[in-house]
Amino acid sequence: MIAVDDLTHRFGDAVALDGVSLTIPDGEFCLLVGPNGSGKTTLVRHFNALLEPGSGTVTVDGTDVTVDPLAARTSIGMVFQQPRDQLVAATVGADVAFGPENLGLDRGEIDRRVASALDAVDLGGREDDHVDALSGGEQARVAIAGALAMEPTHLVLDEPFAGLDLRARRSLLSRLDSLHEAGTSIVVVTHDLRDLRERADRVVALADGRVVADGSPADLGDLEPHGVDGGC
Ligand SMILES: Nc1ncnc2c1ncn2[C@@H]1O[C@H](COP(=O)(O)OP(=O)(O)OP(=O)(O)O)[C@@H](O)[C@H]1O
Repeated sequence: MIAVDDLTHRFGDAVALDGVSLTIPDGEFCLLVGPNGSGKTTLVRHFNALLEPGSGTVTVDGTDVTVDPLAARTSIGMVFQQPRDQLVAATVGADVAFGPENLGLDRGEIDRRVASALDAVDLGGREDDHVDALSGGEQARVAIAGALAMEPTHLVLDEPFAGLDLRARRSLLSRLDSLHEAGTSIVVVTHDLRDLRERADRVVALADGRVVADGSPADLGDLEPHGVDGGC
């Protein structure tokens, strides 16, 4: 479970998060929506202790993320909007294997995870490709595969479909379905609700650093006329 309690974050004088409280239970498929600058990315960066709270706390499975950031980063797989920044190795296979190798898994298990994660993003068999020779969309898919290969209990994807072609999009949606079915909690930060609305258990909307709506996707019909940018 990811639990955010009264979280506030400032960048200088600007308040990016203003008293956000939110609990994401295990196994939930949650969409995080809201206009540009509403605080979505700032919020999810706190899940992995990549930012220091001004006030408030974030706990993952009961542990404060600032006390044990490594535990949070192992439990929560995260893919950000600038995926190239997340790639650490020269080739696709080495990059996706990097996280599982750090978990100390044996070679057979690492190879299985890499192959499975690359299949999920429609890059099966591309282990030897150089990451710098890939398109931006392909690099985004490698970053997603890297998070999938960690087999985290929670997966957070920030605008994962930006730059993905239809085939890769379908492939990733299908993997999200199987992960959700297997009990992984999934948080998708998105402006693009296509194909996601019907999959989600819940939609949380932020505006000006606050939670302004929190409910089932069916409630979205009520949200959109009030200007919460769901991107439909
Ligand atoms: N590193 C930073 N330094 C200064 N201000 C920042 C920084 N990162 C974010 N902000 C500000 O914090 C606020 C929230 O930004 P954030 O990126 O979390 O919003 P967002 O909802 O993810 O936006 P988008 O949909 O455009 O990605 C914005 O006003 C933004 O300008």
